[in-house]
Amino acid sequence: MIAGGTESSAVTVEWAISEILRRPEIFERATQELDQVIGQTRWVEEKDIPQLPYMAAIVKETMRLHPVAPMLVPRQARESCTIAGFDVPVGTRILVNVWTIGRDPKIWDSPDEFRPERFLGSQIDVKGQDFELLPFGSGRRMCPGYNLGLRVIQTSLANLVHGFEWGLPEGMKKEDLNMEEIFGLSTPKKEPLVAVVKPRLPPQLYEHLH
Ligand code: HEM
Repeated sequence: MIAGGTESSAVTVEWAISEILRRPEIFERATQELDQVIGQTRWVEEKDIPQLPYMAAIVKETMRLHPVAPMLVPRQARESCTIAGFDVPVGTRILVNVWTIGRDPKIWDSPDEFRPERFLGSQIDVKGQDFELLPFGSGRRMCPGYNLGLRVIQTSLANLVHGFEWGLPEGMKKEDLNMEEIFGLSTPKKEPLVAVVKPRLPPQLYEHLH
């Protein structure tokens, strides 16, 4: 299901772009950060990621609202135990609903709002230690590819924002972007994102992309 992680990374980047297309001020702030840190004469590289905290916050916020594996991978209790007052007999199959945790109003302010700022200056990370945000799961069966996955997502999203001006197809308003999910073992967009892009860096930077 999660095999390879290419699909998970692509789905996450698609969600991120869709979310920020609905919020031009977030797009603008991300672009400003990139212009400041990277400049307009080169692409973003993996080593730039630590210098792009706003981009990292956008990725966390995307993974909070759109975790690729909304129920992680099922677990089975190897012994009877009690969790939060519930008796769990041996052999019980357990799903951890990280989708709901990510939208829990007891944990998050305005949980349905896409607000990357909530992660600026916050210690909450996606590495399995903070139970309010578990897009890669946690514990012994946590995603072993999380580091790679994160880097791929951050670098590709940063380059897509940095390298292109984004717009919606003629006649479409940002409110019209369909944000419905297909809810199952993974959560892709129900309607794929359709957008119009134009290069925003010097033309020679695009030559080797052909
Ligand atoms: C956006 C990128 C990715 C996301 C969101 C993601 C998410 C996840 C999640 C939620 C799990 C289940 C963890 C749990 O139940 O605690 C998982 C398991 C796994 N992931 Fe990923 N993953 C990503 C990328 C990758 C990559 C790049 C690789 C490999 C190179 C990978 C390999 C695996 C494997 C092998 C497992 C099964 C681990 C086990 O059951 O012991 N994933 N992933």
